[in-house]
Amino acid sequence: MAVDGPAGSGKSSVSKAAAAALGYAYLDSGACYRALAWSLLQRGIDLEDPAAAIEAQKTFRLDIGTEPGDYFVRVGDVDVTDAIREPRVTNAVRHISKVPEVRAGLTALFRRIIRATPNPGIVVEGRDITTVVASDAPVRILLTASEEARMARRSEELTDQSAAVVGEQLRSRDQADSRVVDFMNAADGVLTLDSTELDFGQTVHAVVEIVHTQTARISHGR
Ligand SMILES: Nc1ncnc2c1ncn2[C@@H]1O[C@H](COP(=O)(O)OP(=O)(O)O)[C@@H](O)[C@H]1O
Ligand SMILES: Nc1ccn([C@@H]2O[C@H](COP(=O)(O)OP(=O)(O)O)[C@@H](O)[C@H]2O)c(=O)n1
Repeated sequence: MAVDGPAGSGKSSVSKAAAAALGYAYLDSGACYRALAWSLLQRGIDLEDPAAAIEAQKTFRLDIGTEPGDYFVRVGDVDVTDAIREPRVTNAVRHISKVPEVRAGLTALFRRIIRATPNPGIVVEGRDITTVVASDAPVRILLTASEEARMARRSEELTDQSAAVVGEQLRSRDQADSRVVDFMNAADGVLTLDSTELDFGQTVHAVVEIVHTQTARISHGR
């Protein structure tokens, strides 16, 4: 199943918990974009040079855990699970995620991972999963929450940064990202789940219920 949404809507945490509840695998596509940005920063490559990013992507070796209980991100032999969450990486990703060739390369990688998954299903989350990467997924959800709720959730996580700074960074990143793909409006056939008034457990429950309802409908041919 495919889940998209803006930063702080709960995509990663909710998708991982829903995958665990369903016995599905879980793919954090944003972590792959982050890992590529980390790798370019590490190699001293100018992220604002698309040709350099495309060239460097050819030798980018990524390993990502798709079991909800065993999540990790590695680039070559280096574990970057925590490093890719650092603000310097978060702020750098937008330069590469707007490059169509980079997106095509990562989309191909996501599709290989989806095909190779041994679980009965996989929850894939990001910005363009419902529309591009897995537009044929049996269940597609746009997870939203008010800007206020999303900022409050993020600043609770990033306790070393002020709420104002977190809020401004989140807003500017969403703006940059939404110029590349539209994840603010649900495409045809995509269900919108607004988590503003739901707590974490209620949101996970709602996602699991949607999967049960949609898959029952499909197996009954409706
Ligand atoms: N419905 C919810 N209610 C309250 N907190 C939530 C909810 N959904 C997610 N969170 C919390 O908000 C934070 C950000 O969620 P995250 O999954 O990182 O969002 P995203 O991947 O969309 O950026 C996490 O700490 C998560 O536990
Ligand atoms: N499918 C995706 C996923 C992420 N991204 C990019 O990767 C960045 C990080 O994604 P993320 O999902 O880890 O970000 P959060 O919403 O969790 O903060 C986004 O800001 C986008 O620029 C993308 O372009 N397409």
